[in-house]
Amino acid sequence: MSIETNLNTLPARLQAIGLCSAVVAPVSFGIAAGECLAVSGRSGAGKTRLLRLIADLDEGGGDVMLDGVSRSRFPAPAWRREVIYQSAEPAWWRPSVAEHFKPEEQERAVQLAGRLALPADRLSADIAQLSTGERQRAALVRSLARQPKVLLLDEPTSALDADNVRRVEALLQACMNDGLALMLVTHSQEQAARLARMTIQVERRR
Ligand SMILES: Nc1ncnc2c1ncn2[C@@H]1O[C@H](COP(=O)(O)OP(=O)(O)OP(=O)(O)O)[C@@H](O)[C@H]1O
Repeated sequence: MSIETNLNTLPARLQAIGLCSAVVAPVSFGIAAGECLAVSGRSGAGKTRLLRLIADLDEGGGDVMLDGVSRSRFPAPAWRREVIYQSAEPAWWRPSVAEHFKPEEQERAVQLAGRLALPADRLSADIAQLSTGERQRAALVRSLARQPKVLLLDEPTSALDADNVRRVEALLQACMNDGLALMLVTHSQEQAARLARMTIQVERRR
């Protein structure tokens, strides 16, 4: 994995310093509020493992900080509330999408769904009855409804047609304009160029 640092003058919302694991070679970078860092690399290189490491879902070394505060100073649930990881194949643990929202998230979720052309009835339908692309958009609604400071997205548009890719990218850009820091694993160089100012190239640890 190449090591890159953010040359911006903006303070980093998310900062990784020598973050590493058995699979992920040491990496350092910073992402400011409102910025997107794209993550590219071959299949199996360790992109998902890097996001999981940041989200505190895998064990490793080094440090990662949110607004200058080390992750070690956060209780794990507090860190995962601010730094949300969305898997390429998101898990669901209740029958419908709507049941995953807290009462205070419901209204925002319906608004977010509308921006992704996901009708309200899709949110209350049985998840097994949603298409793969509907589930993928619903997962993004679930992540954004929680209003994280940092969103770690693993191939969020892999199942979407061009119109829905455009909707997702427009929504992510709007959230970044509101201060979201985004880390985006994508195999699409075009998507990386549209959303991100920086890219890190992940290579498998030897
Ligand atoms: N739980 C695990 N423990 C140890 N190694 C794992 C684990 N899960 C995956 N790996 C290995 O770590 C390497 C990196 O996997 P990872 O899923 O991060 O790749 P990736 O870059 O996201 O690939 P893709 O683009 O195919 O999704 C792979 O060789 C994989 O087999």
